[in-house]
Amino acid sequence: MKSESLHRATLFDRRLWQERLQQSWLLRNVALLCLWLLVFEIGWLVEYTHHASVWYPVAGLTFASLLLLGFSILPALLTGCVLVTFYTAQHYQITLDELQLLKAGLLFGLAHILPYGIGAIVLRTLAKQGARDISRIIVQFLVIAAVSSFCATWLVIPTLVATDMMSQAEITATWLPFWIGDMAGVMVLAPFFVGLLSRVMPSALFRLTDLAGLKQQQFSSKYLMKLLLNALLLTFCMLLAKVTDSPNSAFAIFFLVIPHMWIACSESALLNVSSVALSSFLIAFWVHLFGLMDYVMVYQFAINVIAANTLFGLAIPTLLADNLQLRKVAFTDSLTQVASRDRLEQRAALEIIRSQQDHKPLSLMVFDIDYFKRINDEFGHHVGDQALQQLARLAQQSLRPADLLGRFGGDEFVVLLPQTEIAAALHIAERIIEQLQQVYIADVHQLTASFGVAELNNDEDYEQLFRRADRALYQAKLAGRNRACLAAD
Ligand SMILES: Nc1nc2c(ncn2[C@@H]2O[C@H](COP(=O)(O)OP(=O)(O)OP(=O)(O)O)[C@@H](O)[C@H]2O)c(=O)[nH]1
Repeated sequence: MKSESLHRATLFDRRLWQERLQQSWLLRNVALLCLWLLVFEIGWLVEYTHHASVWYPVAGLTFASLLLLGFSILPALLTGCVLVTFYTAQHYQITLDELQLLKAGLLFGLAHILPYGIGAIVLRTLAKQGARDISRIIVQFLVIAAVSSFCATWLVIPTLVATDMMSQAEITATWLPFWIGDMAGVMVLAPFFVGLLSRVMPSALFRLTDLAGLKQQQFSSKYLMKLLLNALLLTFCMLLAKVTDSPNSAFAIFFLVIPHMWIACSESALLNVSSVALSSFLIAFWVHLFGLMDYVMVYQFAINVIAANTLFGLAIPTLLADNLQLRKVAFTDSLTQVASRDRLEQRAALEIIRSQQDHKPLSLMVFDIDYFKRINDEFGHHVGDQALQQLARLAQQSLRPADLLGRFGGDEFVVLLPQTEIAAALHIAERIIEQLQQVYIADVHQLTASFGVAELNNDEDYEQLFRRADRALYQAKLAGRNRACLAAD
């Protein structure tokens, strides 16, 4: 029993596999070859004209693996190309001897790999220069996907003709669907394969984690629900095309942009590109099953448009996260973690309007540490900072969630107390003063603070209210400190 669970742990231990794949060049090539052949097989599902498929998924895998692993993966890719050449010859009943097929396979392999290899190097270089600007990398990727698939098309087709795998007459009808199919393979699936391969080979040449904001996110039931809705909409649109048998209804597939943008706005990068990969697979599967070959061009363009849209959508969570971070920085005092002066003023303006509209009291408390300069001078700024943090923490504990504690500047703090009369505000100030009696700086100096408390008068603004509370604080200082004074009306 014990050895069985040990065995299982070894078999599914991702870190162990990561190490093995990283250390063994052979294992890496064999694993990639198996995946490449499996993905190629899926592409056959949607072949609709000789040598052209709705989408050519291996192009995406070729690009992704060259991006992550460089030309060290060449043996796997070349072997894959040779094997599929043998397979294709059988499929199209091309009668070439084995040596001719081997030559055709190798030439096809080089023509297929070279443009994607160069595209991958260019993208890697550009990404290193501008890793903080994800939308720029996405544009660069889309352009590289279009150009490298175009070059691959115009290298592979003449190679197929030269090696008697394809007739000259087929070129005109084949090159466009060939190109769009390859481009769909790269645009739609390369991002997914990059995410997938990065999980098993994290220290590859191109790291997703180097790109700003592309954090991994856990798979959740919410994501699953979105995927399911997306799959249902996709199936409905394709069923519509089948039932009505009209090219117009095939265009309904563009509705998929909606759920994909929803996923793009709310989920992480990897979950996003996985959803596009899944949609493209489902489209290919239903095209095959429902016999929708007449509309494949519509589906081919739709897959590309949806993938490009979703990739741009990847920048949205990054922007939202940056925005949240900036708000946090702008609205929080970095030393004490209480509200910043800006946030305090914004909220005060709002609370004053509320208080005047609802005829509810609003009080303001201003307080500052006594002889803080001495603490700094005697114990150093670091201890002074700790005193500020301690006071902020202690004051926060005495307040309700609706109250807002903020740092006005230096050692001066402000508390906004909605729906609070001056007597209650004074009581809170006295409670804080009492609790401060237990706080000693460097175990010797007792921390004290003085408070000024004011209640909002009719037609008063924040400036006036603050000035009255600040004057009361000054009175508390004059009266001997370590106390609270009420503001005059
Ligand atoms: N450690 C630390 N000191 C600060 C910070 N901001 C301002 N100060 C210092 O806080 C002191 C403020 O002193 P004052 O409020 O003028 O006077 P005080 O010594 O507190 O005297 P009273 O307020 O009259 O009791 C100055 O010495 C500032 O340099 C800060 O973020 N950290």
